[in-house]
Amino acid sequence: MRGSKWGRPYYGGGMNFSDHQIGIYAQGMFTDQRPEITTNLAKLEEQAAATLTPEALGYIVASAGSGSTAQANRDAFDSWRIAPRMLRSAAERDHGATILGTQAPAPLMIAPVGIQTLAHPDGELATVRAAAALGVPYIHSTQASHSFEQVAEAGGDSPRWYQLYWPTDESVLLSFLARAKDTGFTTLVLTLDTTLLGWRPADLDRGYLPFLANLGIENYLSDPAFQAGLEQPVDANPIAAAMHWAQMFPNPGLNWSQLAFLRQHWDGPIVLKGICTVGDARSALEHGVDGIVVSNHGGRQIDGARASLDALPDIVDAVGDRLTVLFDSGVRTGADMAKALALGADAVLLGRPFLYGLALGGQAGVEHVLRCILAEFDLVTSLSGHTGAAELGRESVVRA
Ligand SMILES: Cc1cc2nc3c(=O)[nH]c(=O)nc-3n(C[C@H](O)[C@H](O)[C@H](O)COP(=O)(O)O)c2cc1C
Ligand SMILES: O=C(O)C(=O)c1ccccc1
Repeated sequence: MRGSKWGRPYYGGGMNFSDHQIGIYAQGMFTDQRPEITTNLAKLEEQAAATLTPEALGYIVASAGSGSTAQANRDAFDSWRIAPRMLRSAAERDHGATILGTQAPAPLMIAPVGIQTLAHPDGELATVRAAAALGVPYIHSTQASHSFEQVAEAGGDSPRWYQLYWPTDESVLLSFLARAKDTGFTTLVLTLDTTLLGWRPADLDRGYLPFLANLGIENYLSDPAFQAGLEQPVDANPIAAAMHWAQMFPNPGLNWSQLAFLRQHWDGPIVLKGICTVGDARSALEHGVDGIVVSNHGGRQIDGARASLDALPDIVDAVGDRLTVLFDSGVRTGADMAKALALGADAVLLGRPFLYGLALGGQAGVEHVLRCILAEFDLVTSLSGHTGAAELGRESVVRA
């Protein structure tokens, strides 16, 4: 990737993604200090599990019901194999991507994840700083433990999108949109698949709902429109504040006709997250949105839903030439990222793996995970004969 425009900003001194690998070897050889966090991305969960409380672990790792959809997400990745091509001059590489006007060093973004203080006290602030250090776009969850304003301050002028959970209180909705815009979040991601929380036995068996301890509702608690609906200030009655949130979060009545309202009140790109069928992808197109995220929420919502990766190729065939198609659910490694891109995703959202990095090392831990995945992606794509992410296509993979 000599001369790559993306090389310098991410590692300083002209280092490139795969130089990270050399750096890790050098660390071990010359200082006898091996990385404290594993480079085996598939093993991160195991390592992180040891640092988390049972409640946090249950909330983060566990999925809906029996976990069959989370498992299906992984099985779907294993059902595709990379078909490497040789002798194709891959010395100069550029994985740079522009995703709905947002520039990124590679087609990778940080998925919106709520309550990141469950993983580490610095929560979203550590994550957005890590994302900023590498130029990876960050998506701020409505259910974050830090507010729009705090995340914007920590992230500086780094690329940031906002993920909306549509509250049933319209004044709060409008206030969220205004605050997101004022604090520099450029694209709106509306999540469709979590109008109600899924059936999650790991939390139910513990009677664990973090929001009741006012965790993960900082955007609300800091919101003037939300506060106006409380009889007492948040500090005077935190439980009443949590209950007020619990009344406006569930929104199973949400429907396609409401998207026009969003368009009226948001002037940037709009992306719908949680699309799993060709029919809904076509509806998204008809309703004039700019992009979709093919996702089953990491298997956390409908136990028994199909694997997100299995839904991807048909959706790309149906709308990929007219909509930006993003993907998540089950991505664990740089090779997984390559497979999803080969099957037509324009970019991939990273979910649980960055949270494991956060749990293991705060900002440095998230940076480690991002560097590892980007380095592995660079190695896998170049070793298989590609000079950039944009060259990946259906011919790059075969059914196992
Ligand atoms: C702990 C946790 C919290 C999440 N919170 C949100 C959220 O607030 N908003 C959202 O749209 N998706 C949320 N997600 C889903 C992620 O954005 C993403 O779809 C999912 O993690 C992808 O699956 P993966 O973890 O298997 O990669 C959450 C996921 C996890 C693990
Ligand atoms: O846990 C989740 O997956 C999620 O999306 C969520 C929903 C509501 C509050 C916090 C997180």
